[in-house]
Formats: sequence, C-alpha cells, structure tokens
Amino acid sequence: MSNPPSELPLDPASRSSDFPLDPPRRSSSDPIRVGVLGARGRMGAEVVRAVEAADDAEVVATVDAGDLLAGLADAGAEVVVDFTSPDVVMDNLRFCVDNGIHAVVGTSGFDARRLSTVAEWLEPEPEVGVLIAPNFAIGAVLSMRFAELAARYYDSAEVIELHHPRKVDAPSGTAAHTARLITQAREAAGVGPMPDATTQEAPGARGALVGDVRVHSLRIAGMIAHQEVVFGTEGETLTLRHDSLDRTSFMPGVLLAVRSVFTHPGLSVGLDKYMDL
Ligand SMILES: NC(=O)C1=CN([C@@H]2O[C@H](COP(=O)(O)OP(=O)(O)OC[C@H]3O[C@@H](n4cnc5c(N)ncnc54)[C@H](OP(=O)(O)O)[C@@H]3O)[C@@H](O)[C@H]2O)C=CC1
Ligand SMILES: O=C(O)C1=N[C@H](C(=O)O)C[C@H](O)C1
Repeated sequence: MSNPPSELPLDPASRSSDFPLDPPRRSSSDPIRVGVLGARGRMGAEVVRAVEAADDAEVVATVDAGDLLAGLADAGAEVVVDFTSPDVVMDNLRFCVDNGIHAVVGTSGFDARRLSTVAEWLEPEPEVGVLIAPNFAIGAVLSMRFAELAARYYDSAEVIELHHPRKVDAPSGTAAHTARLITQAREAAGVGPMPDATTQEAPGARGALVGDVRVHSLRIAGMIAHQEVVFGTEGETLTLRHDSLDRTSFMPGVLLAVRSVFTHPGLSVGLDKYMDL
C-alpha cells in the first residue's frame, strides 16, 4: 500500500534534519530579525509570509517605495531581503553594508560592473555577508549548475526564458547568469564559436547576446518564471527546462539564505554558494 499523504516528505517540518536546504541553525534561540525591502511586491509579500511562518525568524521591518531605509536600522534588522527593482537595489545594498546589516538579494540587474562595485564596498574585511542570487528556486539553481557542466560538450547553446508579462527587465537575471556561466565554461574548455550561418535577420530575431550565448525572452500571460537551455551537437540535443509554477517555489531558498548569510561574510553570487553543489 502506498504511504498516506501525511508520510510523504512534502511538509518541510517532516523532513530529516540533514535535508540539504535546511542549514545548521544558529546557536542563539532568538529569532533572526529580518527586514523586507519591497514588501508589498509580488515576491516581497511572499517573503513576509514565509519568514513569519518560520520558527526561527521574524519580520521586524518592511520598507516599500517612499519609505526611509533608516527604518531597517531603527528596527534592529540583522538581515535584509531585497526584492525591489534594478533601479534602486544598489542604494539599498549600500545602506545595508554601511549599517552592518547582512543582505539577501533576489532583485535582478546585476552585471559584472555592479558585482565588482559591491565587492569593493565589502573590502578589505567584510563585516557582513551579501548574497546576490539570480534565482532562489532549487530547480533553477540546479539547472544553472547542470548547464555549466554540459556547456563544454556541445557545439551550440541558447537560452529561452519565459516570464509573466509584468516583469520589467529582459533578459531575466537567471538567463543572463546562465549565459555567462555557459560562456565561461566554454572558454575554459577552449570550445570554439557556435555554428550560425544567419546572414539576414529581423532585429531581435536571434535574441540578445549575453557573453557568447543567445538569450530569447518571452512574456506570456499565465506564466510565472520558466527557462529552457538548449544544447546541441552532431546527432543529439539536450534541453534543460525549469518551471516555477508558483512564487512559493522561491521561499525554501530565501529561508536557506536568511539562515546562512551570517556565516558567509563578503559577496556570494548564486545560491549554490550556500549549498553543497
Ligand atoms: N532571485 C529570484 O529568485 C527572484 C527574483 N525576482 C526579482 O525580484 C525583483 C522584484 O520582482 P517582483 O516582486 O515580481 O516585482 P514587484 O514589482 O511586484 O515588486 C517590487 C516592489 O519593490 C517596491 N519598491 C520599488 N522601489 C523601492 C524602494 N526604493 N524601496 C523599497 N521598495 C521599493 C515596489 O513598490 P512600487 O510598486 O510602489 O514601486 C514593489 O512593491 C525583480 O528584479 C525580479 O526579477 C523575482 C522573482 C524571483
Ligand atoms: O521577475 C521575475 O518574476 C523573476 N525574476 C528573476 C530573474 O530575473 O531571473 C528570477 C525568476 O526568473 C523570476
């Protein structure tokens, strides 16, 4: 007979203590004091719910457009979770670093220049941890890692990202990060340019070039966050697809980050840095 639903490992509380998304808890029994930036947004609202539901964390401050960042420090936030917008996230991060507040950042828009600016802020002796994670969904994190592993074995690689039509940026941060990982892996392996005989194209038909990889952005009503990485070589293709069907998919990763950021001073890019991947 199959297990009754209550015995299936769907409820996080029923998982064994070595489940890979449950890091060791800090020794203090006080809840982690969390500030949420962009708390009224689609992701921010989900983060508030997830933190409030966690037994070892509490929301002590919420900051939205028009509110003063000082509210985070006044409330004694130890960690800030930022899901705002690429336009404002750098100012938010600077405030956190200057005020000794750890930062877990999901907001997109981080290119190499922005990352090196944040790294400079944290030099020479970082007092806080800053995690910038293009995607907190476990499958998306794995998919990026798998893409990095696969990159050297294929002649061609392109990324298709599909999102809800309210998304303001394109390509997605996840797609851009995936494209950069593939580019770096191909470079490290000495793989040559991708075959592509296109000579005529309507503007945009071949997507945007991120590193050496073409990225195609679709905005489709009814979708949340989805990505395909398509690899090909003579006689075979490999497609890595991930689908976030609900924003709750990002929450185990966000909580992992909130619990782990204290023990990772300095800048980390990608949730995989907090996982045993
Ligand atoms: N890393 C990951 O796993 C994920 C990352 N994201 C990224 O997170 C970001 C937010 O996405 P989403 O929640 O869908 O977007 P929303 O537009 O729903 O939310 C953004 C929120 O930030 C608020 N905001 C704007 N400026 C400020 C400010 N200066 N201080 C505080 N709050 C501010 C906005 O307020 P107002 O509307 O009043 O301007 C809004 O409520 C995007 O960059 C997205 O790509 C999204 C999903 C997963
Ligand atoms: O805006 C979104 O929704 C998402 N943004 C992130 C991105 O730009 O990659 C993560 C996820 O794709 C959802």
